[in-house]
Amino acid sequence: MGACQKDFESAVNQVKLLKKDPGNEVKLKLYALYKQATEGPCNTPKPGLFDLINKAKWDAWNALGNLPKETARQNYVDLVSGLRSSSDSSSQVKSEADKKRAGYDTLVITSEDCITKIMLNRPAKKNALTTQMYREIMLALEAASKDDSTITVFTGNGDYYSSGNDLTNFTDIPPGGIEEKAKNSAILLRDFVDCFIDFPKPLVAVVNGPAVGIAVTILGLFDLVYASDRATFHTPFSHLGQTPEGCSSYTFPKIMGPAKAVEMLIFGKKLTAGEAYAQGLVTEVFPDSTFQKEVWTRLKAYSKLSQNAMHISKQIIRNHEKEKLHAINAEESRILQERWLSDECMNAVMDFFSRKAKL
Ligand SMILES: CCCCCCCCCCC/C=C/C(=O)SCCNC(=O)CCNC(=O)[C@H](O)C(C)(C)COP(=O)(O)OP(=O)(O)OC[C@H]1O[C@@H](n2cnc3c(N)ncnc32)[C@H](O)[C@@H]1OP(=O)(O)O
Repeated sequence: MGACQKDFESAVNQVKLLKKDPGNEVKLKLYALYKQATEGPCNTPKPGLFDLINKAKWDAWNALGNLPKETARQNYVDLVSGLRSSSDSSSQVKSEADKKRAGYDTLVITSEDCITKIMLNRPAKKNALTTQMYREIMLALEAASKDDSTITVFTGNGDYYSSGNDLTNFTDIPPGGIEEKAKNSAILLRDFVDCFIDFPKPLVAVVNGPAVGIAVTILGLFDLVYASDRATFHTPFSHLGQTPEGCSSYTFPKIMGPAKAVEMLIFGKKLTAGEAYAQGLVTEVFPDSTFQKEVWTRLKAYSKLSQNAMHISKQIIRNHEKEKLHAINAEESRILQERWLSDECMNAVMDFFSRKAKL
C-alpha cells in the first residue's frame, strides 16, 4: 500500500530529528523525492554552472523524470525509515564519516600549511569514481577555490590513485532508462571537467599509485603532477568501447605529441611513471619509499610563495585556452553520451563484472 500524506509528513519531520548527518548523496535523494512528491516533475530552469549546490539539487530532482507523486512519497518514507534504523543502531559508534570534514562521504579533505588536500577515499574499490564522488569533488573544488589555501592537491588513499570511472555507474539505471542515465551522465561529466578547467589556484596531483581512465586524462588540466615510481597511467578507452574525455583529445597531443597520445588514447598503452615523465604528462617521479616525504616537503615550501602572484600567473598561463577547453569538453561529453549506449561499451562493462563473478 502506498504511503499516505500523514506518513509522508511524519517522515519529513523525522528527517529533522536524525542524529547523524546522512551525507550529501542521501540528502540530495531526499530533496529530489520531496520535490517530486510535493510539486511533481522538475520544470524549473536549470541553475547556472557555478551555482553548484542548486545545480546538484536540480540534477537530482530532474533525474526522477516523470516518477508519480505517490511513488515519490512512498520512496521518501522508505528512505527515511531506513535512515532512522541505521542511525539508531550505529549511534553508539563514531562512524568513519563523522571523523571526516562534514558533508563528504567519499573524500577526506584537510587544510594545513595553506594546502587543501582532497583525498579520494574508496581504497577497497581502488578509488573508483562513483557519481556521488564526481559531485563531491565538484563541491570540494568549489570550496577550495574560496578557502584561504594557496595550493590544492589531489591524491588517493590506499594503493591506487584511482581506477577511474566506477563501472557500477553503468548498472545503476534509474526509472527513466539508460538513455536518460547517459544524458545525465554526460552533463555530470561535462560539469566535472569544467570545474578543473576553471579552477583558479595551482592544482597538484600527488599520484600515489596506478591511475586509470578519467583519473589520467584530467591530469592534462593540472599544474603539477608528482608520481610515485609505483604509479602507472592507463587509458583503456578502446577496450571499453569508449572515447577520450577530460579534454585529453586536445591536451595529450599537445603535451606529448600526436604519436604518443594516440598510443595511449586509442590503443590503450599503459605508461610507467618514468614513461609518463618522459612524455611530459608527469612533472617529476619519486621513489615510492620517500614519495610522501619528498613531495609534501616540496609542496609546503611552494605553498609559502606569494598567493596572488601564483594565482595571477596561473590565469596568464591558462586563460587564453579556457574557451577552447570548454568547447572540447562539451564535444567529448556529447560523443561519450552516444558511446555509452553502444553494444561495444555495454558488453565491455558486462565483461568486467562477469570476469569478477567468475573469480
Ligand atoms: C549509462 C552511462 C553511465 C556512465 C556514467 C559515466 C560517468 C562519467 C564517466 C567519465 C568517463 C570515464 C571513463 C573512465 O574512467 S574509463 C576507465 C574505467 N576503469 C576501468 O576500466 C578499471 C576497471 N578496474 C580494473 O580493471 C581493475 O579493478 C584494476 C586493474 C583497477 C585493479 O585490479 P585488481 O585485480 O588489483 O583489483 P580488483 O579488480 O580486485 O579491485 C578491487 C575492487 O575494486 C573494484 N573496482 C576497481 N576498479 C573499479 C572500477 N573502475 N569500477 C568498479 N569497480 C572497481 C573491483 O571490482 C573490486 O571490487 P570487489 O572487491 O567488490 O570485487
